[in-house]
Amino acid sequence: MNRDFKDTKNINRDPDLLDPSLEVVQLGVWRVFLTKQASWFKARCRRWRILISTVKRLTIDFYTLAPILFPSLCLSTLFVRVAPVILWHLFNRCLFMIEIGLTRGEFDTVAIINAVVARVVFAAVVAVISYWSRKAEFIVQTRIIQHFEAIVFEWKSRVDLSTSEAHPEHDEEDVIAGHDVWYAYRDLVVGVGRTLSIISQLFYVSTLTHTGKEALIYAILFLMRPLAKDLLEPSLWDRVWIATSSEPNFNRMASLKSIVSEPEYRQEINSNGDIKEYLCQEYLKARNFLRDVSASYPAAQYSNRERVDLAVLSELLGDLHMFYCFASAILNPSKLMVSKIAMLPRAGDLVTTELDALWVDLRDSETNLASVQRVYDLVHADNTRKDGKFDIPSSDMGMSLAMRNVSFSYPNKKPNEGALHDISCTIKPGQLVVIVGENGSGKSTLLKLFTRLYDCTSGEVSVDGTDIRDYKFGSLRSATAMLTQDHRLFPLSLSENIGVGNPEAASDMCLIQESARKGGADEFICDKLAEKYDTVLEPMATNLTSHLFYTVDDTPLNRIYNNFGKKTQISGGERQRLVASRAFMRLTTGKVRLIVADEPSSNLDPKGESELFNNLIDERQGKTMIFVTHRFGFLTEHADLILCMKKGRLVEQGTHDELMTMGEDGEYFKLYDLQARVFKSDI
Ligand SMILES: Nc1ncnc2c1ncn2[C@@H]1O[C@H](COP(=O)(O)OP(=O)(O)OP(=O)(O)O)[C@@H](O)[C@H]1O
Repeated sequence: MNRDFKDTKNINRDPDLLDPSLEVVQLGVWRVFLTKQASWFKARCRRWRILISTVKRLTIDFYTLAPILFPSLCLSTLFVRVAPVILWHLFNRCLFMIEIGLTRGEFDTVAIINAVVARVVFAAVVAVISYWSRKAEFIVQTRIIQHFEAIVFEWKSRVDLSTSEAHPEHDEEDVIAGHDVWYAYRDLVVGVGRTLSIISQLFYVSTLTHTGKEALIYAILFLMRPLAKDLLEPSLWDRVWIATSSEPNFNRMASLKSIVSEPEYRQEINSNGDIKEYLCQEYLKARNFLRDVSASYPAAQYSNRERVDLAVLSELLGDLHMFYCFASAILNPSKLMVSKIAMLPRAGDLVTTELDALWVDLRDSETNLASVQRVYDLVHADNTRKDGKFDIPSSDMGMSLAMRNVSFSYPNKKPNEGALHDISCTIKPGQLVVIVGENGSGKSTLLKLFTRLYDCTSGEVSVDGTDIRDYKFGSLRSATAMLTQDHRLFPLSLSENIGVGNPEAASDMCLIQESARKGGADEFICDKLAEKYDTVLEPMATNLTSHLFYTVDDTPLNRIYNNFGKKTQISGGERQRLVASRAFMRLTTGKVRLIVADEPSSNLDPKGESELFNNLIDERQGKTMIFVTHRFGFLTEHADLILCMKKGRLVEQGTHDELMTMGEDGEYFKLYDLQARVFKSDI
């Protein structure tokens, strides 16, 4: 197949996305969707009104964390910002005295020495306060970052599965980090410091001018360029937007890049002889079609759209104060003082530079504060599913479960793309239930509703005769043990990975080893792994950081690097045994009344599978068990109830013998018969 990705003209024509409330701009590969903004000024005021409450809240939090250090740090930061103007003023005082001395032919030596000493002493004070400020900043910064990281940690640990699927942005790695909170505040304090510095510069300018009116003219002229810059230059920085690339060549390049960059594809590339050449060719082909279409950050490309005449105008506005200064010197030569003529334009440059920087600070702190605001909103946000009020009744019998006319569609799908349709069934306490059906028929989804990982869209799921939504999540979780093929291992030691099944006994090695034996993991942990139960399979790479490390070969650094964060590879079946061990650990709580297992043996060898099932069946006393399986055999033949699913519907239910009597018309019969023909000896 020769599929070429042609040029970029006919892209981005999806009419669904063209809402009248949006402005759409194409910037290089990016199609940018902007919310329309009625007025720049109004929008900014509205945003700041909201952000002020965030600032208040942050101030209180920071003050609580460092009641003495934080206010002192704010004051010292402000002082350090204003200090250059005072230093400059003290320097200019010396300069004036020297100029006056030159004019009069006589120097006031004492006054000059006093002025020089004042400047030196003040410079020393500034240095000491800056030094202290830097030290204090580290302490305050560390406390703030740790505090907010803990808040975000707690919040992320609370987000449940259905909420995270309905709001995938919650799972973003960079939703907010403690650093953002710190930078939001630091930018703000620096912004206030800059404002004070500008005010003090303007005040100082007034001392260089002859009248208040003249000082005002200078102040206005100084402000011209920064204001013009913000109003005339196109900017995306203070707009709300998202950008997507539907540029096929750019997207293809990104996919190809990920194939060669990510370790998970490495084996595939290496084991397929000519794929490397194919990938390179395809990459070059896509790049040639893309030509000079830029992939730079949209906001940077947008600023590039500025008009040349406005750019020149904005630059010339910056020189207005200089022209005014020279003109007034020529018009009033009697008031001429060379040092003042030299200082006024310099003061103007300082003010405009500070104003430019202030604009950037404000914009940055607006963005950062908006993220902080989001954290404050999110940490108090409830999960999409409400918690119930009751505890699961403790009993020495398994749970009874029922579904009445249950339909369900996943939160990230449209309502008409339902995963389950009108399911009704009853499971009696202590029954062994097996769910069968072809891929995608809704078996796992059924388990997720029985364990309330999701709430049904309509109908009712009940546990022991009560609506499942009336029970507390904590109580429901304690009474359930879930075992699936895609359970993840945590980046913690193996003993902890098993121990978390029963958090109250997470360090009880006897229970952990016993559970590992039942799950079939003890043998390989003790025989194959050097650190046995202390092994961490995939230590977090973030605990290692380096600088310019790639520039050195074969040094002692390499040995440290290579020994750090080494992954321990184990097989898929061994992983499944660890997950099963965690489920057995869970059973040691004595509270479990329901075990659900979703293909827990898909990676196990026949011996491992039969041991796992036997050990689970041994635990059957006082528990209801529901298994999802594709393998017909021991489980289906001994099940009290088989639920047979097809395309999201429960098409048959009964025991193996009952369902087999339906003959060739029955769905269960067909599945059983097909497998019997493929694996004759297994069934
Ligand atoms: N998290 C999810 N978000 C959206 N749709 C999902 C999700 N999980 C499953 N589905 C969809 O719901 C339907 C039922 O999936 P389910 O996993 O329950 O099937 P299954 O019978 O367990 O399949 P298999 O035998 O392949 O494991 C499928 O169409 C699937 O694509």
